[in-house]
Amino acid sequence: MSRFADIALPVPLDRPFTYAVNGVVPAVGARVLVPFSGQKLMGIVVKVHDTPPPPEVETKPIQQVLDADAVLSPEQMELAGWISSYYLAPLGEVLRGMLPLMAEVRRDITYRISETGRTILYQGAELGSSRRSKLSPEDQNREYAVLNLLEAGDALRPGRIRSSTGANKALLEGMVRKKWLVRETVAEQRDARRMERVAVLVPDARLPKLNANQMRLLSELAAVNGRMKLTDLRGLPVPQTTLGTLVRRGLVTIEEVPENFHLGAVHAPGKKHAHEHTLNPQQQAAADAIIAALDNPPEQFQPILLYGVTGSGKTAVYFAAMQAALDRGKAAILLVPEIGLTPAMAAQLYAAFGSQVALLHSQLSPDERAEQWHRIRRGEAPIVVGTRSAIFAPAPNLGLILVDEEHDGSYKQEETPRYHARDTAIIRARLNGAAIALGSATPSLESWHNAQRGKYARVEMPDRVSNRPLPEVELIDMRAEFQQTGADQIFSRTLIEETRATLERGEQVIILLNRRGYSFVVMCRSCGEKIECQNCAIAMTYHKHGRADEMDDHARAGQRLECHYCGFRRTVPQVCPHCQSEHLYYLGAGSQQGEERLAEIFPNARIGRMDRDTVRGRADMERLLTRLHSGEINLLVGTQMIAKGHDIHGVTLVGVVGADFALGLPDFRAAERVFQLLTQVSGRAGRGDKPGRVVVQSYHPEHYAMKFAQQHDFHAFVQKELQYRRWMHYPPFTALANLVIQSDHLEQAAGWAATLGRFLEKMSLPKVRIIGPATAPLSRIKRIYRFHFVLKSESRAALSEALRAMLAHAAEQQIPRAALIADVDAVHLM
Ligand SMILES: Nc1ncnc2c1ncn2[C@@H]1O[C@H](COP(=O)(O)OP(=O)(O)OP(=O)(O)O)[C@@H](O)[C@H]1O
Ligand SMILES: [Zn+2]
Repeated sequence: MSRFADIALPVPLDRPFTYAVNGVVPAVGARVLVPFSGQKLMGIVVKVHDTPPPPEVETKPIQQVLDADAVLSPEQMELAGWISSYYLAPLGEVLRGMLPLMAEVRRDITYRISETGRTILYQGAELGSSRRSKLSPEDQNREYAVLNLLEAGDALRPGRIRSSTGANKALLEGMVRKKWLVRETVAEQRDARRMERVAVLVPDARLPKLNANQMRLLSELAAVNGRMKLTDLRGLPVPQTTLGTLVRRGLVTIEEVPENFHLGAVHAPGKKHAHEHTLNPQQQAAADAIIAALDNPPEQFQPILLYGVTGSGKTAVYFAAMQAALDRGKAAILLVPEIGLTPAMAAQLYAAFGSQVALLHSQLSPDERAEQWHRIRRGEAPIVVGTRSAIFAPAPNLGLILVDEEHDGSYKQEETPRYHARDTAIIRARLNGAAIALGSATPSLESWHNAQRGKYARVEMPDRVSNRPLPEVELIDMRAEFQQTGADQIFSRTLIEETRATLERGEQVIILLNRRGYSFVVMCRSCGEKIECQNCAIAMTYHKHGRADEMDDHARAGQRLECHYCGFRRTVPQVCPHCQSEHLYYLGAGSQQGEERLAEIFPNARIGRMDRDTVRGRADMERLLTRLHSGEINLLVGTQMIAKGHDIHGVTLVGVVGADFALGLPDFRAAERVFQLLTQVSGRAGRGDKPGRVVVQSYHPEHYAMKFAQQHDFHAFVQKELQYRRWMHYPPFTALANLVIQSDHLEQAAGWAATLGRFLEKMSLPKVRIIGPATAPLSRIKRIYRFHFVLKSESRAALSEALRAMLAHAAEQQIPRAALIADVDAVHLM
């Protein structure tokens, strides 16, 4: 019998810890509770063995084994090991991110009133005037309020008590010491399933003779795309029994879906769902390629890159592939960048696969996440759809992984473990012997390069569905526009005229202004200083009074300056904080100003705005999309959110304002990002029966990213950009890592950066290029000063070794681990 177990713990230390087995030998991949520096931590067993640790080390026993069997499969453990070593992240932290089951063992603390507490409460008045109390009068009042709140006898959590009375934990603990309160710990067993039932119209059912109520119900259902929540259905003036009759006669089915998923709303009436299309030859060929990979033996593993232009119908291809996986008794995972931004995708998935779908998105509570996790693990939901971390879904018999919009930056996690979900997906597919396809209209250079050198297979869908043309793109040189008009206007004459004509034809317009707020720079004309955030080296953005349809706290916040990095807000100064001059100047138009200006130019337009001030979550997004689909909004202005996969058939004109601003950023991916954004936003035009047009305003119209986006020439763009990357030794030709050194003291951060710089110089690694130390482009964020190194190498092993050596040296030099961020394959170098 093994006497020891190595446990990975969620602490920032790069090694497992050995504990003594206590009774049952836990399985590798099971959860255990162990003591760790005075706390009880949940960890995962990575190894059981008989090798005693050195005698001077005190080995504590495992406190509790939580799972009889492994909750993580050997493949998942292997995947975690890969992430840990590739991204230099502690295994325990990787595993914590993989396993959303913390909620299940969360021990909740609650407080309950004691008999003494009641006595005190009933003596009431005396408490407040107690001379002997060391507490301030406010805290004495809070204590009284707490007793009052708990008087009914319920045990409440500290958060709840605090929100009603303002009492913090210290105060509550003081009351426990005085024996006025009793503290209790409860390990709650949670049942987190929150599903709701939906009535679904059976398509193409032969209609028998129906009575008036049955007709009524069916037509109500048909009017909302054939899906309605049972709770809404009950509101209709038909008897409760009608639905049951329709179900028995096979005209309606009942499905269970996660609660609050508004279905149909985001889909235009009459528009077909993805699975209802007959694939055209181009789509069929793509689907066949993926389906063939499903049946490939593991030795022939090869990821597929699906390059399909905007509107080529990639969604329908994914659906066909997922259906093929199901037909083979296998599960599929579809990764999407942000479900909240593309609710139509989720709605179509439910339409196609019903209750077989598990949805993992950022707005789930920990309990809901855990419940979805169990459903998937039990095999009840073989279609898993989700954002980044859904790549860890415990789908048994995984046969297929699809990564939609594979170029999207949100697949990179910007905190430890800093994994890239697309690259992790490739590794997982290989470990599981699953097929994998990456889809995009603008593939990343990394993936394109992998396809070029034969590591991936490439499938192209160069045409839009139904012979629809790609939109014609016109580039407007804003320098010439300024010379001709002598005025600094947000919108060019061409864009205004095209917008007018489009609205007059009864069609819809989308305009991208990729900054939120009103003005993104406030500058003093007298001293030239910009107003910066007090916490960050970032210009603050001016926001005007919010409108009624903006999110509540924004509307309440009124006009203000806001930092878009840390959220810090301040009132709008009347004079320059540096020189007291009154000549403050507001530069750079954000989406809020764009909307205001458009309302002046087009007083009759029905304008909507889509940015993080008007869209906070899925529900806001759905509301806005519904108004777009119905035509209630005919002019939409917004940030890059508007470029994300939306399929609104009435949009025939797209305007782009200030997207080339990003070309000036100190980041080697700037051109790639601008090309992607232009292509994606242009792709929103002309997706219906009428062809689309795009007007792009630019101060760099000669830049190749602009030119090739105008010509829809992805191949030419990648060729040129790859050349540049090769010359400059950037990815995909080198492996790259960004090492950030941070501290809340400037001298300390600078000193540590210098220490590491000297170390690297001394090491003189022949295979690794090192740029730095330098101040990071964002030199201060949230009061933390930042320096960085960029490390590049043609050899990934050499890069990894250099990083490890650096981390080891930092540890020797007493530089805390938390002061260092090693970002392997960094997406941003800021
Ligand atoms: N075979 C088909 N025939 C006709 N229409 C189709 C077909 N397949 C898909 N469509 C429709 O084409 C439109 C575009 O499809 P989809 O949204 O999947 O495009 P996409 O390739 O994902 O584009 P993007 O990259 O811009 O998001 C949708 O309205 C979809 O319903
Ligand atoms: Zn800030």
